[in-house]
Amino acid sequence: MYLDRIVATKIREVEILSSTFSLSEAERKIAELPATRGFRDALTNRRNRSMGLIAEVKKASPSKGLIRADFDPVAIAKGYEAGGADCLSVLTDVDYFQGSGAYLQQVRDAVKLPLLRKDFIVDEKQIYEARLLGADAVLLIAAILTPSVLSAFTDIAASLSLDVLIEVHDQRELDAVLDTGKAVDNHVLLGINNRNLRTFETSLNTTKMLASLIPQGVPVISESGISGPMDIEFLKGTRAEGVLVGEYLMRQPNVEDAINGLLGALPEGRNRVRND
Ligand SMILES: O=C(O)c1ccccc1NCC(=O)[C@H](O)[C@H](O)COP(=O)(O)O
Repeated sequence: MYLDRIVATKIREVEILSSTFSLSEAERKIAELPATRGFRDALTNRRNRSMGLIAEVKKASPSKGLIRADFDPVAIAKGYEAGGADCLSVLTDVDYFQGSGAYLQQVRDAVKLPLLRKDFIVDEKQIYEARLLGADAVLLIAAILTPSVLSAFTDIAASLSLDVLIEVHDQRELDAVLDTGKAVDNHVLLGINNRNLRTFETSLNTTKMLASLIPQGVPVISESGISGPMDIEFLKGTRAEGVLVGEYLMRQPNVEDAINGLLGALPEGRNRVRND
């Protein structure tokens, strides 16, 4: 199973990280960093649009292989920002997504938008590392963490001023997350992954079904498999208040125009706002 392979890789990466990682050193460096930019706030307090947009910097994926050969993470991030994305997601996994922690650092230096470190977090050291790389938020995947570990990681992220996107794919995972009580924390968003991480199949009906089970007040983000304005129209009929889009945007020659096209499908889109 692919997800198990990815987790095994992450455990090896953490072993390597552990050989040089010092918690006190990390805390000392983090204390000197500028404050984080509110990832959750940017998505929930956006003006003029009823849906927020997280645009993903993603060179390749296990399901699709190489997505964008002429990959320049900084140029893409600047295009996303100019197009009006609310937040960015940057893949830092090397082996499966051809991402890099260095890309996150480069993007941090180039744009003002809040950034999500998109990786497979299995150890608290990766959360400290995310903050040091310049992230404002981390992804926690319910499919690979026990509820107690997920709770503990959510609290560690809060202690580092990081927001958390907790990702679920089915009702069992959603129930487990809701039982932890962490979904209602004010630094948490709930992501519904439309992609089954074991089969790679995507269905937006996953969002339609699960979003209705999430308590009001918890921001819901629909992730994966969103392949154009028609899909946004569909998601407008669910409780999702934001979307995370990777491959669709990465396949467009001009990502700024692509964001504008996508935002045009969002209600009260910024390119529909009149100044009169
Ligand atoms: O994208 C994959 O193939 C994938 C495979 C296995 C685990 C995770 C995977 N993707 C991670 C993501 O969460 C997506 O990059 C993100 O939701 C954007 O999806 P998309 O818009 O479909 O590129």
